[in-house]
Parts: sequence; C-alpha cells; structure tokens
Amino acid sequence: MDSTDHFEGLSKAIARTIEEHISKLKDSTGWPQEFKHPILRVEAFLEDQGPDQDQEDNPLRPFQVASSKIDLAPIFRARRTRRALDQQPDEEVSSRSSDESEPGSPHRRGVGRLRVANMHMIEEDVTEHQRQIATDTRSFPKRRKVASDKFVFRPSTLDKLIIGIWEQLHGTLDLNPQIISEQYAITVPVSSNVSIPNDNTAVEIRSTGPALQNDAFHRMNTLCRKVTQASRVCRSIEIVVQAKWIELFEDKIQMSIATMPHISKTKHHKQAFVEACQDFGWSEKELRNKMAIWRGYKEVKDAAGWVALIFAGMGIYRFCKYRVEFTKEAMKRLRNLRPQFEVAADTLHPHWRGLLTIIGDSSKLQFAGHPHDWVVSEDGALPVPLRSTYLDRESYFEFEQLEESVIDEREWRGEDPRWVPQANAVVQANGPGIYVCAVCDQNQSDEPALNSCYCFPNLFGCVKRKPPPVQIYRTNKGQNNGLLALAPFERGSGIGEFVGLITKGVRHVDVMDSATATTSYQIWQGRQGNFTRFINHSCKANAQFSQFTWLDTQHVILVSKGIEAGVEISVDYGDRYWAGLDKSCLCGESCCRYRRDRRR
Ligand SMILES: C[S@@+](CC[C@H](N)C(=O)[O-])C[C@H]1O[C@@H](n2cnc3c(N)ncnc32)[C@H](O)[C@@H]1O
Repeated sequence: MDSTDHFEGLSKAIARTIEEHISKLKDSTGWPQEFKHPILRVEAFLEDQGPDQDQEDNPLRPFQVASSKIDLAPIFRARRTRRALDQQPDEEVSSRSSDESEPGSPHRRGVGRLRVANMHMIEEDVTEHQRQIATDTRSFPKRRKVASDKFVFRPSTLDKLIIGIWEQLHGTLDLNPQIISEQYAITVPVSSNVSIPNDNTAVEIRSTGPALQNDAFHRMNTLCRKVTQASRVCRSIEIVVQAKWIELFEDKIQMSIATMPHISKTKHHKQAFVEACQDFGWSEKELRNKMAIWRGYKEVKDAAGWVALIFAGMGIYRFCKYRVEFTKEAMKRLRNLRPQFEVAADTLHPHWRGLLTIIGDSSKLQFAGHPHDWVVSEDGALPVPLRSTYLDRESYFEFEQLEESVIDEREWRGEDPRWVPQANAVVQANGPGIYVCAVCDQNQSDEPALNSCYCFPNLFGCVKRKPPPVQIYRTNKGQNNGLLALAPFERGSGIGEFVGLITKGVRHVDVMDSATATTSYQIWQGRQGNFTRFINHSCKANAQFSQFTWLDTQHVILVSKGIEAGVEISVDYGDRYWAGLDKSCLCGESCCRYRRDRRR
C-alpha cells in the first residue's frame, strides 16, 4: 500500500474546513481583485523537525500529504453581485441574471451573477497525478512599460546582427531567385491609370469607381510586396557577390605573388587594385571605402557561412562599417551559430541556396524536413536528427510535427472537449456566430478585418502565423533536449500553442491536464505535437502555460514572462507534476524546489 493512502480524506477535510471558513468571512475586499478566476491552492506537507528545533537542513524530505484547489470564483462573484444589488435598480440586475442560471455557461467579465456561492473542490490524489502538467491558473503575464529612468538592456551590434538574422529566417520573406525574374515584366505608371500585373499578365486599371479603386489598392499591395521581396533578394545577392569578390581579389594577389615572387606584395596588391578600379569605373578612394565593408562581409561569411549574409538584412552594413565588434569572441560566436542558421534556412526557406549558384556554389540542401526535426547544439556541433536523440531510451521513437491539435476519436467520438460556448448574454446581444473574447471583451474573428481581439496577435486573429524563432537544442544540464529562444520574446506575448492529441485517461507519462468549466481533457504529446513538447521545467521559469479561448475553443498557449535571445525557454510544471515522482529537478536554480539531494 502506498503511504499516501494513510492520509486519504485529509485533502478533502482540509479543503472543506477552509471553504467553510472563507464562506463565513464577512468581507472579501482585502483579496486581490485582479484575478479573473481565483483559485486557492492548498497543500500540506509532513516533515520531521528533527531533534534540533533550529536545524535548517531537515534530513528528511517533506512528504506531501494533501493537495487541493478551492474554486473561489463563485463566492467572489456572489459577493460582487450582492454589492451591485445594493447599488443598482432591481430590473437591471434581474435582466442580467436571466442567462446566468444556464448550467455551464462560461462566465464573462463585467457581468454580475446572482447564483449563490457554490464552491466546488477539485480533488487531487498526489500519487495518481504524477507527471501531469497543469496550466497556470494565474492570469497571463502582462506587457510591462519600461520606466525611462530604469536601466535598459541595449543589445550590442553583434546581438543586433544575430537577432536580425533570426528574425529574417523566421519572417515571411521568400528568398527565391525566381522572384527577381518575375519582376522584369512589371511597369508601374505614376498616374491614376495604374497598370499592375495580375499574377501573370499586366492589366490596366482605371481607378474611377470605389470598387475599382479597392481592387487597384489590393493589387498594388501585391505588387509592392513582390517588388520589396525582389529587392531584398537582390540585396542578399549583392552582399554575397561583394564578399566573393574580396575572396577572388585575395586569390588573384596570391597567384601573382606565386608567378612573380621577385615583385613585392604591395606592388601586386596595387596592380590588382588599379585593375579593379578601371573595371568598376570608380576612384581608388571609392573602391577602398567599399572594400573595407566588403571585407567585413567576407569575414562574417568565413565565420557564419553564406547563410548569415543572405539573411542578415540591413544590420550587416552597420556591423561591417563600424567594425567595433570584429573580435575573436564575436567570430567564435558566429561560427558556433552557423549550423543553427543553416537548419533554419534549409527547412524554412528551401530555395535559399539557389541564390548561391550565382557564385558557383551548390544549391543542395543539407537539412531537410521540419525545422524541429533537428536538434542543434550551442557549441557549433553538427545538428542531429531528433529521433537519434531518443534511441538509447526508446528504440521506436517517432514524433509527428503537428500544426494543430488532433482529437482522439476513440475517447471523444466526434466531440471537441475544448468547446466553450458563448454565454447566452453574448449571443442575445450580438446574435449567433459572433465571438467575444473573455479577456478583452472584443470581437474575435479569423478574418483580420473583422477581428478586434489582440490578446495574442501572432497566434490568433491577425495575419498568418509565422514560425516562432525557437529551436530544439541539446541541454548541458542532463535533461536531454530543451527549447531555445533564438530572438527575444516580449513579456505577455504568445510564443505558441501547446499542440498534441486531445485525449483523456493518460497516466504516469508526461501529459498536460486542462479543463473547461464542464469537461476535463488532456493534451498528450508522446507521439505527435509541436515544439512545446520539448520545454523543460525550471523553478524560475521564464514562460507559463495559460488557457485562452479563441472562437469558442479553449487553447493552451505558451506565454512569455519576458525572454531574452539565446536562453532556454522553461515553464514551471507545478507541484502536481513532481508530487511523489522519483526524479530530481535539474533546473540548477538556487530556488529549486524539487532537487532531491538537497532535501535528504
Ligand atoms: C516535456 S519533456 C521536456 C523535453 C525533454 N527534456 C526531452 O528531451 O524530451 C519532460 C521531460 O524532460 C525532463 N525534464 C524536464 N525538466 C526537467 C528538470 N527540471 N529536471 C529534470 N528533468 C527534467 C524529464 O525527463 C521530463 O520527463
């Protein structure tokens, strides 16, 4: 028999006593009012004080004997309503209450409730719930305004260059050489009679009526996007060719020295230089200035590869012009990043190597498949296939990369347990088919023009989702793989959705527990999912899993608490995950709560 069986019922007894006590409290105004759905988490541990009362290091590990959550939302709501009743005319309150009695109708912010406090406990058995990660019941981390007198971290030009490369790699830019040839057919007159290509053919539009003007605007957007893309592609080719030119210039001097060793190196250099000035039609000064920057491009290429030049954007010019950070350390950092850049480029921009054919390089991809099918290293080692990193513990390891969760039909039979219908009041006020965000009260729509909810704009409602700048990497703390933030994530921003198999009844393996007001379900990532599958636990986490409802469906999303570029993304799995688990936490934080050797 498990030792926790001795304490069976203790969770219930403790929670019931506290519940009774809270419901008798006359006033709850002292409680923090900002919580949207307050839950009181109650945990009890048995520990040995030892012979010495002041002894700091308790020799025995505290033993968890009870764990419960008490839902405070109903009592808070009832109190708020009672206060509102004292202040509002009767009809107003009763009209609001009509939809509130609907069982299971999700509560909405700012709508009073007349239901009598009906607190329910979510019971937990600490041994049965091992390895179950829960969403964070606290509200999302909010964006923070930085006070002007506070110290603000300013990235170095090298940091800016690297972040710029990661952002371009994870942006919508299509680095396909074909884009340039497509643009040669374009003619754009400046008058109101605009001739804009309609995909393959140029079509003339007279911008007279509003409908035509709208059409012209839309097509002008397309044209502008294509031309911007084409010019970005040209810019990348320009930098690559200039770096290659430096290479050939140096080779030419070496060859001249080899054939005419009696002439000094300076003379060989001068001869090649003057020859180049004639071919370019530039003065010596002009060429010298340009060469200084092109040399920088070549040095960046020698360290981080052509990929860095192609995806660097404008930041590289500044980096090479001022040269303040052309140090050994900087070049080592770039060298270590090269394989990571190449994995992202090959998997997200499979045409990029086509740009290298202009300098005679191969266009063959090195890393095929999904960006998260590869595990990278921070020390510059070659990336390895994801599967290979699990074979020593699981010879049949398979992982299918998913964009969206899939429902386990055997468990849910065509239903989606994440369904959260709109409250009757919302349907009555707006009509059916209108979705209102429970956090910001704004309309939600997958159609950007109709959407006004900007809670997580990079995940829901705005433009197409971009791949988040993250990679699976080999950790050096013994947790196998982890998730690396390549670019910074602002506090409060959504990094991605926790995607996997929507199921139930999974036990004793890592699984996400989640629930709507009426249904509990699990998201299991054992065989399929996305990058959130690789997030490790930290006792000082820089992200959290939160629930968010989009268009009547609950989603679990990973929200940043403020993450810098180049650090591991972590969440706090919570006490339920670790309770009774025969595992020690390897997060390495000084505040670590689950390191076993420290507790013994
Ligand atoms: C969701 S996975 C995270 C990715 C995992 N590291 C991997 O390589 O697949 C959770 C597993 O990672 C390991 N893990 C995560 N955080 C840990 C920590 N702080 N200490 C020890 N192991 C951890 C545990 O083995 C846990 O079962």
